Amino acid sequence: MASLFAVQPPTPSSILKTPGRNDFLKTNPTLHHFKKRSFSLNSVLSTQTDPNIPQTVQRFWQWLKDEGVVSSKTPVKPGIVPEGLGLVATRNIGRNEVVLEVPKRFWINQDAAAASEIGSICSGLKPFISVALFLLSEKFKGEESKWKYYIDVLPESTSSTIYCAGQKRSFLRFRINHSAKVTTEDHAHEVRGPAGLFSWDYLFQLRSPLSLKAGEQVFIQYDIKKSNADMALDYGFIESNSDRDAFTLTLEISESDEFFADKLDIAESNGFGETAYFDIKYGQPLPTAMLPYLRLVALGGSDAFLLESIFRNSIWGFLELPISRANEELICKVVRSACKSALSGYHTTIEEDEKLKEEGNLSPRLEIAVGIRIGEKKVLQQIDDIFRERESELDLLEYYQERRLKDLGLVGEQEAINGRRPHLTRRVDKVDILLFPQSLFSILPNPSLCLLQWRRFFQSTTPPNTI
Ligand SMILES: C[S@@+](CC[C@H](N)C(=O)[O-])C[C@H]1O[C@@H](n2cnc3c(N)ncnc32)[C@H](O)[C@@H]1O
Repeated sequence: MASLFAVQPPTPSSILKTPGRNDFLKTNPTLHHFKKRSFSLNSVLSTQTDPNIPQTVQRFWQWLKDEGVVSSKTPVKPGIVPEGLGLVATRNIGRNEVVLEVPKRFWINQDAAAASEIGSICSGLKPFISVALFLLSEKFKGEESKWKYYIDVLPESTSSTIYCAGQKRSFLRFRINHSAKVTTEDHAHEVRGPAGLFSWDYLFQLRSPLSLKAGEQVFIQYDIKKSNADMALDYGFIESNSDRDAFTLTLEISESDEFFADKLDIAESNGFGETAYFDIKYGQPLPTAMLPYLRLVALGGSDAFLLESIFRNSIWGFLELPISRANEELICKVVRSACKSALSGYHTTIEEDEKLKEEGNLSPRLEIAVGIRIGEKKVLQQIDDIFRERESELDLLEYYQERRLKDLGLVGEQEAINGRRPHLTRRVDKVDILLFPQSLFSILPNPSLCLLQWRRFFQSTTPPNTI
């Protein structure tokens, strides 16, 4: 029997790990699979089902009528559209107007799978896997299945991972397509309402996000945040919109890092882990936490004193700004070399891909693959540009020690205003040290030594703030 879904894991087109101490960065693009069917637009205004649509779909719609899910009042019907099959308005529909209501007994979700014969093997599985297994088992039942008419309209195979993958709740799959014109995701609502002649139930309510004229297709927004790579993976198509071009950088605190435990503790206290993923989108600034995380991972040498537990509550704030020239230079070098390495892993350049697209003749899958890889390469170049620019500004940046000196009033006003490198303008005597114990760590040349001295001092004398 042909399988209902072809489930494939994402295939990384390249995974990069730079060797040695810089092994904290992996570039991790995903190459995906897709499906595209093309039909000619044929909007039908009558409430009769379009005779061009497949028999299986007509039977399915009739079944929904028989079950009372749709009726002559339903303002939509199946139609053939450029995206394949879709729902077409049979009359003008207002924005946010209800177009369909599906009673709970027609939802296929984790609960439905759990309540079925295969329920015992579904416990602990991801919702979409339970749903996929449920559909396979119903398909296997053939004519005996309560879901027969629905199963019949599902594609025999698809290159996409699984329809609606990742959703906690799935429902009877209606044919509504995605459009970038829809910028909200609030088309689906769960309400209580009449679900038969004498019964009330939960209803899955679908509202049209756009106002439509009779004959126009109902569109929804599948997921405003997904990258094109994820769209291809989850739905089998991409948008031409470059806002969806993205690249995921995977950063990692190496277990071989001598400060692994401290770094992990700091990362965890700030909502991250040993590995962190940063989705970088074309034309958008780097994710806010990426630079602090990068600086943390690269922290070492004479900056390592910041990993001491006394700084634990303030370290993340420090990491939001450059720590030292050496640290900033390291992150620039590592990121840039990772970008170059990832870019060299593609067999084609952006220009060659653009040419391929222009020439046409690409199979639908190749067209999507080319679209995604152009986007990934553009984002990689963008990241490289950002860090190249940063590298050229290393001498102009203000680092942790200078900030501390300024905070403590130890930098001349004029130098601060001119943005020149600061130097001590006040004598650092015992009183300064006593009043500003943390200044010890930032202004003395050997922080670990100074930490030791401070500890000894602290243990042997009266605490400074009581003087
Ligand atoms: C829930 S189904 C919708 C029905 C589908 N059009 C069909 O013919 O079976 C979702 C699938 O429709 C197709 N689709 C939806 N929106 C699309 C779009 N904007 N561009 C290309 N394909 C789209 C994709 O194949 C997607 O996986």
